[in-house]
Amino acid sequence: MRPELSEYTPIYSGKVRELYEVDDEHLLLVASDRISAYDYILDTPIPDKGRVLTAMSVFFFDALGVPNHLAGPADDPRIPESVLGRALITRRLDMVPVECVARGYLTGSGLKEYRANGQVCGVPLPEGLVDGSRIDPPIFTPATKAAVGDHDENVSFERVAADVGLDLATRLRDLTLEVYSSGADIARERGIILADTKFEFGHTSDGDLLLADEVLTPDSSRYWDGELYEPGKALPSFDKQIVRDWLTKESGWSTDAGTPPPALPADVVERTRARYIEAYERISGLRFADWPGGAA
Ligand SMILES: N#Cc1c(N)ncnc1-c1cnn(CCN2CCOCC2)c1
Repeated sequence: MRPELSEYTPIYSGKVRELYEVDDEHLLLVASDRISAYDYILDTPIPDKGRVLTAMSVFFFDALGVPNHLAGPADDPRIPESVLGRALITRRLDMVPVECVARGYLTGSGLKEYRANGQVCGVPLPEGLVDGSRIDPPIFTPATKAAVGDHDENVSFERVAADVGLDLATRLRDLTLEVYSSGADIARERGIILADTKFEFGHTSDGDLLLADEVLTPDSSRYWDGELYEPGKALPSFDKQIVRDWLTKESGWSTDAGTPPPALPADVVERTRARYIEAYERISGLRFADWPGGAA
């Protein structure tokens, strides 16, 4: 008999995920079906989004073989039925307060910084780069964790070293670039570009540094369709572009409306759900139908 979610104490609620206390040593990391766009949490959920992104994290945790915070399988008996398939038991860690970002392509806030001063987080880049240019080898562009609702602030490696010490900053950088490169190679072989990603790490009570949070999901990474990629062209999001296009081109809403986006029509919801599943099945080579928590 599985416990009820109400038996666990909620300790953190983010835009699309929650964290609960299971016991002194373990947490329950829950991924919702909520989707965000243009800094809004949309009213309409995407069915199975939480399960797909949980399955993606588990695939990459297993494929990358990096010591991590997972403390049980996707069907662990401590996981309540109501969140089965979109929740994981993790070890409770002492989290390192750094958003560990790796960039293999120039876009977003990195592109904005580059256009202003030719570098990103203090890392100089060649002249002449454009939106979507490849950055090879990838670069470590950390950020400080922002309060819920705010944007993280890009910081230099030197600032991270000042905050957490040079040894740990160096380990964070090396691990971030190693894990990103390995994951991006896996995805690229399957036609999906992981343009950038954000990792979080934490320490065990023994002082071991573990990879935590979610890993290489479409919520923590930019997913691009490898078949459409070309530098200099605004690159659509593999998973969110259907929603973005409907909101800005068909719904009558606009990003400067000052009002929350409207509810999504059923076909946009279903096409978006299908994109998440497609990304998972292409990258993992597994069937989403085999993932726990599906409709009985
Ligand atoms: N993972 C993890 C983890 C852990 N294994 N041990 C202790 N604390 C955390 C933790 C606490 N906050 N965050 C930020 C990321 N949150 C994740 C949940 O959803 C909201 C965002 C991570």
